[in-house]
Amino acid sequence: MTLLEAVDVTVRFGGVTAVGAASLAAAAGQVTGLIGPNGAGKTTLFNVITGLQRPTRGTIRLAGEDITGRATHERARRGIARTFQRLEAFGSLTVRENVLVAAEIHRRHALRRSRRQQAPARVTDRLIERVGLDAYADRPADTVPTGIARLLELARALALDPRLLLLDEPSSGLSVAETESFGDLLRELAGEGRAVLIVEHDMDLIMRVCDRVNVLNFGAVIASGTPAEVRADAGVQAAYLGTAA
Ligand SMILES: Nc1ncnc2c1ncn2[C@@H]1O[C@H](COP(=O)(O)OP(=O)(O)OP(=O)(O)O)[C@@H](O)[C@H]1O
Repeated sequence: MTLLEAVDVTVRFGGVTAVGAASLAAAAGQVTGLIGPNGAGKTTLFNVITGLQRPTRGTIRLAGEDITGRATHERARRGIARTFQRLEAFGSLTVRENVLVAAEIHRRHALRRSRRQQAPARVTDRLIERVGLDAYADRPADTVPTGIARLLELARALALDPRLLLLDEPSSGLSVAETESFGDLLRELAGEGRAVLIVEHDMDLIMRVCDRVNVLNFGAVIASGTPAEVRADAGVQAAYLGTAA
């Protein structure tokens, strides 16, 4: 089922068209990739989906509902969570405390409170283990390596139990082994019925975990398809993969 639809999204900053009539979809139960050269408009499109950037034109729909005019916190309450390229954790709090804050916020603001919802401390412990943060749980967030801080961002986003998870370059700073288990985790998250939309420069990871991939170039979607289809596309080769992979 299609959960997210971005339809004909255009964003202009003065004379610069950062995103030009771009459309893409992300389905529940799938990992969808968004790739493209630097400056292609990937982060701007993420910002439009989460409500940080108002589009010049276009529509964002979540489960069929037009959320284009909704504020960021309203979208979060509808099940959208994201991580940022720039790290956003509270530096002086420990890794565990950072996740706990997110779990507490979710508990307070979730639109529908399920009877099975677990206590924030329990949710936190489970996520720390699941994302692989055990060894760092008691360290202040600003003392952990960048890759680990990105996993912390992911744990904080998961504390919101999102239907749609947006990840902006989540694997940068991870070792090869960490990237491998990170990819497995993404597949698991999709297996739980979530829609995962990922911006990533690591092509091996994208090709391994994505069900579908969208390629942005100068703000336009130049290809969408399975990883194999996108990899074989001559336009994509010329614009991106020929130099990046
Ligand atoms: N607030 C802004 N004001 C003016 N121009 C902007 C603004 N934000 C982004 N841009 C421009 O819009 C274009 C798209 O930028 P964006 O950051 O979305 O690309 P990106 O694909 O995420 O790049 P990267 O891979 O380097 O993160 C770029 O030309 C950028 O300079």
